[in-house]
This record gives sequence, structure tokens and C-alpha cells, in this order.
Amino acid sequence: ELLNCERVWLNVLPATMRPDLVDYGLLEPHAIGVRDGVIQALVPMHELKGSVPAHWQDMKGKLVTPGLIDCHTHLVFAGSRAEEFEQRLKGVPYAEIAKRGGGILSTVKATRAASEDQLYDLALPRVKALMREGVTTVEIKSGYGLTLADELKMLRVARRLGQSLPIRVKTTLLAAHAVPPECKDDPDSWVETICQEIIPAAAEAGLADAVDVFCEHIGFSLAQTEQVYLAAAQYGLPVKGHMDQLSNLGGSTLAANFGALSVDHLEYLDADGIHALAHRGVVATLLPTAFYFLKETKLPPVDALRRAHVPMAVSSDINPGTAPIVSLRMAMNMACTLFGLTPPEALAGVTRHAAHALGEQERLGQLRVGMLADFVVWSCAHPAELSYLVGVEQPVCRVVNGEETIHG
Ligand SMILES: O=C(O)CC[C@@H]1NC(=O)NC1=O
Ligand SMILES: [Fe+3]
Repeated sequence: ELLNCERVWLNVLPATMRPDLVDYGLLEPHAIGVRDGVIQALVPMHELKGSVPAHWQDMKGKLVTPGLIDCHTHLVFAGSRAEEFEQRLKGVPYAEIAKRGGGILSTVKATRAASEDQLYDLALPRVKALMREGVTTVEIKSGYGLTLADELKMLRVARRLGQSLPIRVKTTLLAAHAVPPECKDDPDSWVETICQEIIPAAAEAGLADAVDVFCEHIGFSLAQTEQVYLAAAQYGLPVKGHMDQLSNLGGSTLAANFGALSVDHLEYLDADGIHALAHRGVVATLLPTAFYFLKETKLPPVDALRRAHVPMAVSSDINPGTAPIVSLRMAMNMACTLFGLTPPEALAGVTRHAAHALGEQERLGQLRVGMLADFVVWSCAHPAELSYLVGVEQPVCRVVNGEETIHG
């Protein structure tokens, strides 16, 4: 099958992340053949006969994994919350900071004031940092515009990042992130705007791949979440949820009943919610960086999720307020050290399960013939190193859609 491939990588050690194999799905040294952006061949080296097509590289036994997928980020934003960080460390309470105009709304103000080009230029170094870590797909949410125009502006910036850089971008409309100041006396009017104006406009413009809601007592109620989900369903958009982060409103069960792609955070997820997720095959996305940065003490129920065979994804949640840490590898390390995931679970959390959280489990997240050719050849010796070591650039070769990319 190698002969009709355009490019071949010889002598790679595949961590396939296939669910039918244990741990990393490690195989003996193989050759990977690619054509038209798809993996056409995965052949054991000892079965290679005769010559291979013109364009081949000998990777000398290096580890290869599916490209890493960061399935939950808010990486498009303007402004900084560094002073707020300083105040918080001095003990100024969150409520006081919010009163002083801090919190999400300070990022909203800066993001509204920024042009599309400025937002793009601010996001660029954050996306490039992920690419240097071996990320080949990133999900990017809106949620700091909180007007029709500014939410669409954010989604256009996200789309443009995927069109101009060698990385796949999936966009998520998170207009239900906070109530804008203009609607503070009537939050339901904002929910109405989301349902009647923003979801239709984003869907018609093809700017949103999914719709997300921050379902929390400081965010949106269960009833408001359901209204947004109904509007998303009307426009054929899958849904996600920031669920059970600070309390349990029953959001995970609601999301599961809507066949959500994923529910995310989950520190306060309960047994009923876990049962609902398992029943509908919903991905549980763990966001250890936000847990760490908020000094949260309530751990998500990882063991119960594991026993219920709920697929667990791991993501960076990059955002200026609760996860100003631009690193998926750090999130993998924290998923193990803080949440007790094993390194194989952490790698599945940023490959196969992260793909599932984006509705892309048929095309991405495993090394299999027929899947999209997104993969990374690493300088590290063992896949556990991907959750163990942070901060050293280790991709030797990063391939997106069959094209080797310069990830500088
Ligand atoms: O503080 C911010 O800017 C975003 C906070 C972030 N958003 C959300 O829904 N949960 C979070 O932790
Ligand atoms: Fe988030």
C-alpha cells in the first residue's frame, strides 16, 4: 500500500491510541504512508518489500503519536488580568475585584475594544506555543465579546487562525459565558439575544462548530442553559457545557439529555450526572489548570468516571482569568499529578477522547489507516514523557493533513 503514497515516514514506533489495544496501543516499528492528507498505510517494517515511493524519511525508531488535540480553550482575548492576580494574592475577594470592574467583564471590555486584527495578533503567540508542543487541533471559544458583533468577531478570528496556520481549529460559540453589563438587570434578555440573534447568525455564517454554556450560579441557570441548547439544536449545532465547576445545578444530566459532545470542569459532578454521561457517551473534559489556579480543593470524580467507562478528555482551558497557562503538556502533567490520571489516560485525553469531545472521533485522535494524517514524531523515548516532562520542545516532526509543518 506504500507505493501509492505521496510521502512515507519509515521506522516509527506508533503509539496508536487505539481503544482496542491496551495503554498507548504501542506497535513494533512501522512505516506510515500518506496521500491526500489521509493515512493510507501503516506497515510493519519487517513486512516492507521492495522500494518505497520517492518522498520518504527514516525516523530511526522514534515515537509517533496522533497529533495532540486541545479541545477546550478561550485563547482569543485582549487585555490582561495580571493586576487582578496581584490583588487576589493580597487577599482581595473575588466579589470585590468584580465590583472594581475586574473578572470576566474586564476581559470583555478589552476584547470589545480590540479589532479583529489586534485579536488575531494577540492570539498568534498562544497558538504557536501549542503548536510547538505538538498540538495539531485546537478548539477556540468566543465568550468575551457579549454582543452579536463582538461574538462573531471572535469566531472570525478563530476561523482565521485555522486558515492561516498549519493547525485545525474547531470553533465554539460561548455567548452564554457571562451576562453583559447592558443586560445585568434582565439576564433573560441576553439569553433571548443569544437564542434569537447570535446562534442563527453564527450558524448561517458557518462560524460556529458547537455551542457552549457556562452553567453555574454565577453564570446561567439550568432553564437558561436548556433554552440555549434548544436554539442550538434548531440550527443543527452540537452542544457542550462548562458544568459542575463550582456547584452542581444538574447541568451534566441536562447536557447528556441533549446528546452533548462534552461536559467540562466537573469538580462537583455527582453519580446521577455520571450515569447520564455514560448512558449517552458524553465526554468528560477535565481542566486541571483552572482547578490549580483557583486553588480548588474539590476533585472531579475521576475514579467514578473511570469505573463508569466515561471517556475523559484533558484540556488547557487557556483563559486570562482562571487558566493563564498556555500549555497542553502542563495540563496533561496536572491531570496526572492533581487528578490521578495515568499517563496513558492523559495521552488518550488529548488524542482519542479530545477528538470525541469535538465530534471528530471518526477522523482524528488515533493512528489508523483512513484517519486524517495528523501526527507527531517525538524526540522523547517513552510516551509517559509527554505527561512527565514540561517545557522542552520535543516534536521532531509535526504533520497536519499530511503536510510536515514548521511549527515555529
Ligand atoms: O475568568 C475568566 O475570564 C473565565 C473563567 C472561566 N470561564 C468559565 O466559564 N469558567 C472559567 O473558569
Ligand atoms: Fe473554560
